[in-house]
Amino acid sequence: MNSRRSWIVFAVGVFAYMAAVLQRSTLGVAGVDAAERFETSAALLSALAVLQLVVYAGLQIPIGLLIDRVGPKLLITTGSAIMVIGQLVLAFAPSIGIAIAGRILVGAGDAAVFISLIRLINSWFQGRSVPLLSQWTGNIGAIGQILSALPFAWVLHNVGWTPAFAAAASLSFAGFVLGVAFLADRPADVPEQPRVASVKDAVRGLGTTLKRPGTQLGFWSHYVTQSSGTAFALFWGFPFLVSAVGIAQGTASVLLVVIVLTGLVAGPILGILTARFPLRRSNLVLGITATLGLVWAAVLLWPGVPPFWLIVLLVVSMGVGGPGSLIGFDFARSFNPIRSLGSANGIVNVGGFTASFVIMFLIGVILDAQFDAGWSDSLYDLDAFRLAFSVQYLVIGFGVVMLLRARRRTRRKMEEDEGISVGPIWVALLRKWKRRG
Ligand SMILES: N[C@@H](Cc1c[nH]cn1)C(=O)NCC(=O)O
Repeated sequence: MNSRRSWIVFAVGVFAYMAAVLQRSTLGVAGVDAAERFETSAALLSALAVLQLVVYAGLQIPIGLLIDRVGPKLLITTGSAIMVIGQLVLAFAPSIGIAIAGRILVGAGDAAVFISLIRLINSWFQGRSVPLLSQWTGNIGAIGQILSALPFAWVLHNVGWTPAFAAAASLSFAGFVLGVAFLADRPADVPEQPRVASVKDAVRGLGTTLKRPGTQLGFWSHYVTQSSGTAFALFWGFPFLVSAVGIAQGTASVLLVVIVLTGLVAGPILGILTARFPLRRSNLVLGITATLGLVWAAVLLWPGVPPFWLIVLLVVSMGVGGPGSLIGFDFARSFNPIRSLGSANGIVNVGGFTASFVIMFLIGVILDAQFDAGWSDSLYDLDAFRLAFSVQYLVIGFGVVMLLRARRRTRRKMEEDEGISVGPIWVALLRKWKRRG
């Protein structure tokens, strides 16, 4: 563990994940071209993006179960291969029907990569390096989004649709080949952990994993932190920035890149804080969510067009949300045995993506409804976006309530099982301050 071989496994896994994020985010960049190529409406395209996320989220639990049964290597390589096929289908699709089939394959393959990699890290590394490396994984992988926003977009607009999607697919093909050659489920000198005997057994164990308050805490942590940034980066950010706020297309692309770059800075800091203060992880999650809520409120309530500095603040806060969501996997790790960690991670990962596609879909519905009712002059009007983006308060607010309930039950269980009592953070801070004084 923590050997040279571990780092090779880590590097190959992160590469495969980065390629997966590239495939995932290509359609957002190619939205306008797709609308022209397949002669479809914005609503159908947003439904297509949502469908891909639904497939991704819907497969998280089955894939989590499979990880516990067959190990993560097989899933990372198979997932990469399926994404290659999906992107090639899209590259040559003659009609929207075939394009949809391609995107379903991309969503399905993508679903297998991240949680398998998190599981792999838990086998190849130990101790405090696990939350840190999980952060590096999420944030280096997110560079895939930059690859789609810059080189992919360049090839798309200068060379064409088919070469752009085929070139993107070639990266996942490289991930597949490297994965077959270099990945292994665990170090050779570590005995195999007892695996569930069959998929049936794994399904039976799923109920227990789901019922654990710690798993639920992970789910809601992921749900509240990552959804805003995902809905923005994958779909609504670009039309909002360009059509509603009036920012130039090039600058808007840079702002979407800022979300990823912020994650690269915030991720390691959150990784250190998570490892250093394991009993305060939920406070980190709540702090990130509250900040997001405040910054969104300022943007949505700003009289007139929000100033550029506020938009920068918004993308930076969303950039912290992505790594914040990885704290959810740390809860899964702390409160589940290693043999069911794959399914626990799958459950956690459903959280953020469910909230993301609900938000993405509702934003589209609210924009359409306002336009159809004649309330907005154009589909992407600033005032129309104000109402549409407000839906996040309902979706994420619900998640915060559920998170607080899961946290209460997790703390009660910790007290019963381990005698560890965790009080409110302000009490702990006050006590510390008094001790100093
Ligand atoms: N929230 C992401 C990870 C992340 C880190 N920085 C930005 N995003 C997540 O949970 N991803 C899962 C996946 O499959 O990508």
